[in-house]
Amino acid sequence: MLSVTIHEAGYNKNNLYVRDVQFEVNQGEIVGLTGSNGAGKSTAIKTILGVMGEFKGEVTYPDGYKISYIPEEPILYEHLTLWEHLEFAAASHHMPESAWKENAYRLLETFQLRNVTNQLPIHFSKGMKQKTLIVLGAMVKPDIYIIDEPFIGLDPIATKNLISLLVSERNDGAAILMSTHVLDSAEKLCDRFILMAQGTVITQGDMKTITSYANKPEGTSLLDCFYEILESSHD
Ligand SMILES: Nc1ncnc2c1ncn2[C@@H]1O[C@H](COP(=O)(O)OP(=O)(O)OP(=O)(O)O)[C@@H](O)[C@H]1O
Repeated sequence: MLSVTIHEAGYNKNNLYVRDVQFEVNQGEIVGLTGSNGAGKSTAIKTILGVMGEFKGEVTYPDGYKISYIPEEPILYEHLTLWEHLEFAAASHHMPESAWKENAYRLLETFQLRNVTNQLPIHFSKGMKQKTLIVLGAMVKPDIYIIDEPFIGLDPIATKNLISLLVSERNDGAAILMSTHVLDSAEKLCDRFILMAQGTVITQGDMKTITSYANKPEGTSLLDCFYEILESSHD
């Protein structure tokens, strides 16, 4: 469904940091993009979104598919209320109110934002802003989710609700690519993992593949596997 080939990409010609990245995210699948600070995850995500200055490669997905991007740093309009943000997101996907309103109400309820729809999200707390972005992304029922660090700033209840939302969206057939450092949540949630370091993919696959790549016994946590892989890649 989403097919990504990055031969090279970066912020400018002199810093083509991300290279030789190839992966797919299929329908009904959650793929976790992981790696240390500066590994190139956000650069890879921005490349997929088509906003990187320099890019050689190919990103494809079926025509007409809806994509939602949920960024790490909430991007919100200063003068729009929460409800106006929802209307704007729907309008940008040419969706009539009947196609999104019910879903939006359900999401606002889940993420405890129902009582603040007339307020300006720019003045919300960090977590409330993050939840606003999640509601905006999910209300249009996208075919593909691209999510950068969704768990940072969320309280435990919101984290649990986000996990349930993503599982339900996956079960409904969405393809979900999610970058995260929160490996315990990633391990529970993701069907496959892509481990990046220094701008490229070190290994990718399901838990079994990652465990065997790390030379660890079955049942080893994702964190311990990645620690082992990254440590030995320095040798
Ligand atoms: N706005 C920018 N302009 C120029 N270079 C950047 C910019 N943002 C990141 N970089 C560089 O791109 C490289 C990869 O960074 P990137 O943000 O993709 O890593 P990341 O894996 O998302 O890290 P983190 O986990 O810390 O968010 C780093 O060397 C970084 O210095």
